[in-house]
Amino acid sequence: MDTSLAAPAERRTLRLAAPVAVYLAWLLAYAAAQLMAYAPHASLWFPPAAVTFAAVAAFGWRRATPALLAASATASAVTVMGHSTPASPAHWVAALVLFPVAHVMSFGLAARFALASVSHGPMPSLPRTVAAFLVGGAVASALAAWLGAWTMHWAGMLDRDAILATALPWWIGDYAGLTALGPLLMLGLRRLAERARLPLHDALYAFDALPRPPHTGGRLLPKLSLVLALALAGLFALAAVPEHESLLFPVFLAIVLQLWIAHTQGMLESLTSVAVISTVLVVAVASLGLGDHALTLQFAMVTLAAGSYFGLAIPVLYTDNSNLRRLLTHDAMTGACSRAFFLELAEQSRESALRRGEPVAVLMIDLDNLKTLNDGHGHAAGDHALVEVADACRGALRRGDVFGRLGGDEFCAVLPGCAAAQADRVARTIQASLVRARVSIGIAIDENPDMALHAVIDRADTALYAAKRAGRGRIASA
Ligand SMILES: Nc1nc2c(ncn2[C@@H]2O[C@H](COP(=O)(O)OP(=O)(O)OP(=O)(O)O)[C@@H](O)[C@H]2O)c(=O)[nH]1
Repeated sequence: MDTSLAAPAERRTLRLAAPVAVYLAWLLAYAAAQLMAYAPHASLWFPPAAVTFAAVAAFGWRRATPALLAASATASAVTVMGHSTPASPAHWVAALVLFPVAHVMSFGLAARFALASVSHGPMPSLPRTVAAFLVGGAVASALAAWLGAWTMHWAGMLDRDAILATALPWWIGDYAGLTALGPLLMLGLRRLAERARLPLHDALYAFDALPRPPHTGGRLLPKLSLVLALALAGLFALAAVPEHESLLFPVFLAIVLQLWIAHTQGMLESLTSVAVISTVLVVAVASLGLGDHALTLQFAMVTLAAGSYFGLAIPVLYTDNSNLRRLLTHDAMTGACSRAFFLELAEQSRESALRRGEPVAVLMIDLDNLKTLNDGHGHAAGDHALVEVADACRGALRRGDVFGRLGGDEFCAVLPGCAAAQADRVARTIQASLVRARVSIGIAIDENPDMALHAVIDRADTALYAAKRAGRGRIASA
């Protein structure tokens, strides 16, 4: 539903629902992490990191923090109560204050860092934001894991010698969860914030207008199914013959194929496929008991996410490049070739026609009384007239003819293989198809390879001025 259509009562409900949604999403993500644990304090991934990142990015610190702290404190309290030994006051301080603060602060900072990266340069850059997300996320995960492990030690839950051994898998699991799900969750929570009309950070809109890849090669589902089938084939094969880790190769192949999705689908589809593949991977690893290969699979998941996010930038660059090239070679308003590009194309096309012994017609087309039109009806009316002339010319020309705007209200067309009678017909067609504008046209026929193109254009120009002097709206030949 469009945000503007959300009724005030619905918006109020959504505003109240937003923190509840964050709280529940965090706890759900925590439960998912517990299910995927392959060793004490080590999960294949830790999706709450992604929820915290996404909530702070979408709702801001003030709105997101209470729900996130509450969810994190709830989860830690349940864990503390589940311990066989009675919990000490230090346990409770760690569970209710230190763990939640360390977690929310770390991933909240990562979110703010990623958003700040968007407006850092002269214009938003997807690769820069992806790099900020990946680097900021790695630092945030390390901070969360290191502070978490020290908190456990301070509360008497962990020996000092075990801090590093606990913090390292903690770090990697947090990072895997963040990279796999963070960006997609951020889009989802942003949608909720929009519908509730919460004030949103401008950076959240920066990449909305990214062009979709021009040749979208089919639908997401068949591609995603193929990628998942490959990944699962690798995992099942390894479960059947655990001593051959090289059987994981199809999983890596699936990651390479995911780049195909990133290059041919839009951003939402790519983020979705990263999330789906990662989720299927962790569920399969947990159910097949492949925890011994956790590190390899976490590496695969992080590579999958990082490759896909950077991969998204490539179709955008292609499109930007072709837009830039078009701006350089074409007049933006009329779509005719720009002067330099026109002369280059016209020269090539004329040379090959003359080499074949064919004549080349050059038409100079000039809008009549544009100055009067501008002065009387404004520049926009003049612009419309110029566009009408360009459209009429294009409509009368064939494939292989070259058409450009030489400047102001002056257009030129070079028609290879076109003799005088046919050039005259083309000129009449142009004039006849104009409704509001009127043009004068000068024609020169070029059959002499020793003459330079600009000399032929000068002849057509002289004919054009003869047509103007004769009263405008006419056609004259050199
Ligand atoms: N609206 C508009 N006017 C333009 C554009 N480029 C040039 N002009 C105006 O076009 C006018 C051209 O003036 P002239 O060369 O005297 O031509 P004209 O008024 O069409 O008179 P004739 O060609 O003699 O019929 C100038 O006033 C320019 O300012 C443009 O892109 N848009």
